[in-house]
Amino acid sequence: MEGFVSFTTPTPRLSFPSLNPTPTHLFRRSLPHSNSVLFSPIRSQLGESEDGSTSISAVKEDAEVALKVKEWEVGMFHNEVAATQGIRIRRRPPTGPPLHYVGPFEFRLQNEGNTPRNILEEIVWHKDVEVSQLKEKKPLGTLKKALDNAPPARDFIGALIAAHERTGLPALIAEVKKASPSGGILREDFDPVEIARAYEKGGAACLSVLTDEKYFKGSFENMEAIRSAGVKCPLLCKEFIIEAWQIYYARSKGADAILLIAAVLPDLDIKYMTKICKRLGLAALVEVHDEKEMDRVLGIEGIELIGINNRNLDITQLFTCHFCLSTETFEVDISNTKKLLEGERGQKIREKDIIVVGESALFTPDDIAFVQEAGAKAVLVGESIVKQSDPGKGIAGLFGKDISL
Ligand SMILES: O=C(O)c1ccccc1NCC(=O)[C@H](O)[C@H](O)COP(=O)(O)O
Repeated sequence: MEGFVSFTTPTPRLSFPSLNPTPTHLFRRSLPHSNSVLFSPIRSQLGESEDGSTSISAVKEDAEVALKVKEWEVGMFHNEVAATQGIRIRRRPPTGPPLHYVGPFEFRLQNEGNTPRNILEEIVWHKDVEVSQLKEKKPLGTLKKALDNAPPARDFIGALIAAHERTGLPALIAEVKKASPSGGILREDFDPVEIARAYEKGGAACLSVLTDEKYFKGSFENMEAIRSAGVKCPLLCKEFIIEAWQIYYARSKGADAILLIAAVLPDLDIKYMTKICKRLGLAALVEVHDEKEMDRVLGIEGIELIGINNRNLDITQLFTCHFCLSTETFEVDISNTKKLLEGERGQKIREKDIIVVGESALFTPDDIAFVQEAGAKAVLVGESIVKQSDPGKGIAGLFGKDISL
């Protein structure tokens, strides 16, 4: 479908970082087959008159355009660095954003380059736009000042160790999750504070709060509400972090830990972001899914917490995602946790005293025993407990006993 252009009725604008106004030279370069009908209206948006002369406001806009082009090019460079580390997730669509606006019209351009390869890539592309908009509203300087008023960071890792020592079982990070691309709506009567309280009462060591709105129906308001309701369990901000700015944002909203996904972030980002976390008193849960990601992460100094996700987000087949256009299988396999902890990797993890969290698709006491046997000292569980009428009792069902005692 290379070069296909359609346009639809106006929708709320999500301005891509490189767009609005669109850098025309880049647009030409990146969309060689696109319909030339687009160029003329965009040029007039940039302030260029028909005879090619430029107004003062156009000069100012040109500077903005130059800046945005720079940002875009950094994004493109990022894709290349990531690819050298075997990262398949691209930060931005390599041939330009899929949506363009001319006046009130939204143009949807479809070609191979701007179609996400899988759900994770789709989420990342959307997040990139979302974060650039949020950053404009709250630049880093403002955010850093807001940190003074944030509730203090609590010891996430300490809480996991204490729970593991107390019960002899993997410590539970219970996920406050209304929906997911794989499961759709998991719970209709979703009251985040009520669920968080039930988890705490049921023996959870920490909570994971989804803050992504589009794909998980979560929010930062949920996290703030849980924190200000007096829930004592430390909170993991379950977000798709692609920029350091988001770490400051999460902290300003009361997070005690954040998630860094190795499938998305190059090593340098993980190193840099881990350092920021340390400075802010946050724990960083670094998530891996395969051996390659595990080896990369084990090569980074200072990692204390590694999550092994049993859900493969890199497969593109058959199954329809609930909140996006991708067709996906959300393959889950808990033996992934075991596979990644065998042999030298497991040895290295023990030597480095890293805590491993088994993530996703854990439903029964046997599943918990399986990942514990493999070496996980903690588990991250959402769907199987959030779906229960009493999520606190769901925890006892999951572990086969009351772990609150
Ligand atoms: O859960 C999904 O469908 C999903 C899709 C795309 C990216 C991430 C996704 N899940 C994030 C998670 O890692 C889980 O929420 C977490 O591990 C809990 O999993 P579960 O117990 O299976 O709800």
